[in-house]
Parts: sequence; structure tokens; C-alpha cells
Amino acid sequence: MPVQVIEAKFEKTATRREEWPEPPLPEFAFVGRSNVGKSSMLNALARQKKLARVSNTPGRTQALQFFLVTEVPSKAAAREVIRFCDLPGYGYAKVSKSERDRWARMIEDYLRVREPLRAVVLIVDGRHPPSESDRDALAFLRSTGRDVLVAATKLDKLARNRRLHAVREIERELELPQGSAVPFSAVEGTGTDALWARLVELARG
Ligand SMILES: Nc1nc2c(ncn2[C@@H]2O[C@H](COP(=O)(O)OP(=O)(O)OP(=O)(O)O)[C@@H](O)[C@H]2O)c(=O)[nH]1
Ligand SMILES: [Mg+2]
Repeated sequence: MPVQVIEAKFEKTATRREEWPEPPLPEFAFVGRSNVGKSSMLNALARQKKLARVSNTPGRTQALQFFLVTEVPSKAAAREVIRFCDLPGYGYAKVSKSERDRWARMIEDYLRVREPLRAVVLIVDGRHPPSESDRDALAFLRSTGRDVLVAATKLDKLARNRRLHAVREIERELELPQGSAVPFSAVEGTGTDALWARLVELARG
């Protein structure tokens, strides 16, 4: 049985550490380039269209956005509450350098020290080879010692017979084990069950 989502709701926005929510719950963060589809992935997982703000304007998510999600991981299991954190995208050029530096510090600080953070989902665009900034993000995440799940999204934009190959290429370029990246499409809903399965396992610790 796939993971069942009972409820998903916005919790709070944070720009400073004092604003990070309590109490500690297993937490997952969504990281990736501006406009790659982070908020859409979160919505697909939550099975709600408008939970996290999706936008055609890159750089829309400007602070840490926390969400509470109640789910049932498997048939005989009790419900669990976990937290998602939607992060601003990296590589967004249309803000001032000082603003960009401030975001970068805020995000890196969170990713380094946030205690309940169980894993980080690094989202890459499945249509293209990983960018320099994707590689930098992965290197940074590895340096934090976090568990990283790579998901390749927007696969609906590729012909079906090219999708698997595209994901294998991304794994190869990022030196990930074959089969470790999650093929995803927020539009088609592909990959939500596979990603959920990994998340509930990590939430268990
Ligand atoms: N075709 C397709 N479009 C997608 C997919 N996921 C997101 N999009 C589109 O990509 C654009 C950006 O989506 P968001 O989810 O807002 O991306 P984001 O990474 O949260 O963007 P920022 O918060 O601005 O960094 C929107 O126009 C979405 O509709 C997908 O799986 N397939
Ligand atoms: Mg967003």
C-alpha cells in the first residue's frame, strides 16, 4: 500500500533561526535550482495542488517554509507527523548579490545545523545534465554529512523511452549508485510513491 497522506498544512515561514519550528519532528528539506520544481514536488507528495506556492517567476520561495504532514506509512501502521521544509532556489540571478548571499547563508546554516533534519531531497531537472550549481549543492550537502536523495523532475517533458536513460545519465554524472535517483514528474504524479517510500523509511530513523 502506498503511503497515505491524511493531512498536509502550512505551518510557518522562517527567515531567522529563532523562527525555526518546534517541537522536533522528522524533517525533510527540498533543495534545488530556482524554478526546478521544488514546491511542485512538495505539493505532489502532499497530494494538494496549492499547499506550497508554485510560480513561473523563479525565486518565488524566499524564506524557509515549513509544512506539517500527517501520513500513514503502511497498512497496519499508526499515523505519523513529519515536517517538510521548502527552501528558496539557488542560482537565482535577479536579486542583488547581498540578498543572494543572505539567502545562501540562511539555507546553509539550516542545512548544517538543523537537528531533526533526516534527509535532503536534491531536485534536478531531468531534461538536462546536472548544472555546475547542482554539483556545488551536492558537494555542499555531502560535506554536511546529510543523507541526500536525488530526484530528477519534469520527466513528463521527455519522451517516455528517453526518461530512464536521462536519469541514468544524471546518476553517472553525479557519481551516484545506479538506481538511487528517483524519477519524478509533478505533472503526472510519477515518483511520488517511490519518494514517499524512501522518506518514511528515513523518518523511522
Ligand atoms: N512539466 C512540468 N512542469 C513542472 C514540474 N514541476 C514544476 N513544474 C513547473 O515549473 C515551474 C516552477 O515550479 P515550482 O514548483 O514553483 O519551482 P520551485 O523550484 O519551487 O521554484 P522557486 O521556489 O522559485 O525556486 C512552474 O511553472 C511549475 O508548474 C513537472 O514535474 N513537470
Ligand atoms: Mg518554490
